[in-house]
Amino acid sequence: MIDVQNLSKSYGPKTAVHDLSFQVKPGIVTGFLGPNGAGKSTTMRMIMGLDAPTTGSVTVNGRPLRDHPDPLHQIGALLEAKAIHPGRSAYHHLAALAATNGVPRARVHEVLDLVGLHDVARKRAGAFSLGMGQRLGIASALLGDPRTVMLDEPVNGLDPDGILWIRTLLKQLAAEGRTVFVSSHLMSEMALTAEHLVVVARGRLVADVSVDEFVESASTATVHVRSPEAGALVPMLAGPGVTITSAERGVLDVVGLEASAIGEIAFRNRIVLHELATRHASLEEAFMTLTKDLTEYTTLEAAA
Ligand SMILES: Nc1ncnc2c1ncn2[C@@H]1O[C@H](COP(=O)(O)OP(=O)(O)OP(=O)(O)O)[C@@H](O)[C@H]1O
Repeated sequence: MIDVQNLSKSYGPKTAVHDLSFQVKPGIVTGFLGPNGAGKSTTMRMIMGLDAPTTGSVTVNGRPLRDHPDPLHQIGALLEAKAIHPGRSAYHHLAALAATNGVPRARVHEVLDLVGLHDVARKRAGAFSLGMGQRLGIASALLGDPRTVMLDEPVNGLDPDGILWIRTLLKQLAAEGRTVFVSSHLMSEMALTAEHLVVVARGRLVADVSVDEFVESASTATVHVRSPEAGALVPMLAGPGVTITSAERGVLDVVGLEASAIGEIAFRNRIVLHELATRHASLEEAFMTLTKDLTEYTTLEAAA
């Protein structure tokens, strides 16, 4: 469990995180979503105690991380591609980490198996591909058998196989009862991986919802209508809650009325339709609308 309370972080005049509060619960994957520069990495660094909050507080499994006697067992994190000595093998890197943190040597073999690096464990890490480096970073994060796992943009730069692997691993870790918190700037990726979403933009909380709720509430349907008599149709469709736009002659995009209702109105008024199609906004579009609104709000507030 991660509990973030009224967290803010300023770097001089720049506010990277503003009064952020949310909880990350065990047993599910929670996605931490926001455009570049939204404050995700800053928040994750504060959760790890690597950066001090300007105001607010964070606990991991009930206490600030520094108050736990066994931090590596409480949380394992992959924050950015870590600099690993290129001449050192994956095995030696993990063995050194285990030795300095009181983790038994046997656990090194377990995590190497878990991330699929066992066969290349004795090779120099300098020769690793991006995907292998990411797997080694995740092995390091899992070394202490942590109750909470936190990964910052783990799929960045990975091929489809690597992405699928991370997705499956995160779900498995959550199914084991762990708290799993993973950041991304891609809504589509989070929709496939996470069950819950914490969405931030400009350092502020925009949404704290289940993926299902987000998909349902955010994806408004637009009905695309093509008719040689589109102009005559407009006043018949207009009404409270209905928005009609026209990108080209003979074409209407209608929000607020179902396709069936539009079809019936056209039929009753003997208007010919050449096309009548419902289109749902993609998740990515819904996410951009949500975060764009906040950007505008923030600008207005700053101007006031
Ligand atoms: N050490 C720092 N000094 C000054 N500004 C910083 C520092 N760290 C972060 N920032 C600023 O704070 C804001 C949030 O950055 P952060 O890296 O947390 O965002 P992010 O959501 O993780 O984005 P990205 O995916 O691009 O890393 C950005 O405007 C960034 O420039």
